[in-house]
Amino acid sequence: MRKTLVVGNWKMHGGKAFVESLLSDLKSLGPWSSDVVVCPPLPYLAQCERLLSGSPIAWGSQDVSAHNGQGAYTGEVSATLLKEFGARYAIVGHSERRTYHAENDQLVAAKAKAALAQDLIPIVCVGETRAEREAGHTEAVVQRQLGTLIRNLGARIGEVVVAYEPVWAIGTGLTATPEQAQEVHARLRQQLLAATPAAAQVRILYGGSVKPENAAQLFSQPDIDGGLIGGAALKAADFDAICRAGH
Ligand SMILES: O=C[C@H](O)COP(=O)(O)O
Repeated sequence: MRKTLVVGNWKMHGGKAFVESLLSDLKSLGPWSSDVVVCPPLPYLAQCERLLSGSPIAWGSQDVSAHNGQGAYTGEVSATLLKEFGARYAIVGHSERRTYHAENDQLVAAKAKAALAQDLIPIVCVGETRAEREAGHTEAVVQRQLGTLIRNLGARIGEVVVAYEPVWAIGTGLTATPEQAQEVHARLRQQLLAATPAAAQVRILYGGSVKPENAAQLFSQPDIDGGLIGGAALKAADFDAICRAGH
């Protein structure tokens, strides 16, 4: 059985005092049966390393450069640099990066590859917009996104985490029903399994308005292996309750 993974994506929220207080609250609330990760804005990565080392909470970044090592890439942060701060995960291809920073499937795959090259686990986001769902294109969109990743990663596809985030459910309070999400997750699983039997172990997270009230029902679906949490990850009590909903 795949262990539940709950990832808090803080997006562009922070503040030194806020981070200190949120992490000390979380540390006092854990441990959980789920694996738990927080992804702060980069300036707080060192603070996470200081406060979370030795705790059951892992940390990661919200993005990673497609370039590894060091170099003249203004504004970019490589997996090599992230590793120095103890990061274990990197979210790539979040719909906010795809929308506001014009990231395409090819760049997302290159970022995932760069993360894996440094043994950072990429959490690769896929998902359709509301217009794409209404036009009946959900399956085609997520299969295209995942297909590019599979072609680029080869056998290493078995080492990623996939996050299905319907764009229309992010930060809107609209959640895909557990059945709607499970249907997409099962298709993603089939696509992964066609590439490698190791995909049976790949964790496929659901993201989009996950709250303490709906987490247990979502996580009880056979192919939903946890959540990528936005807003609710900023409140210790809510994030704790979501982590407790896992197995
Ligand atoms: O990365 C997290 C997702 O975009 C979900 O955000 P949300 O829980 O605020 O809807």
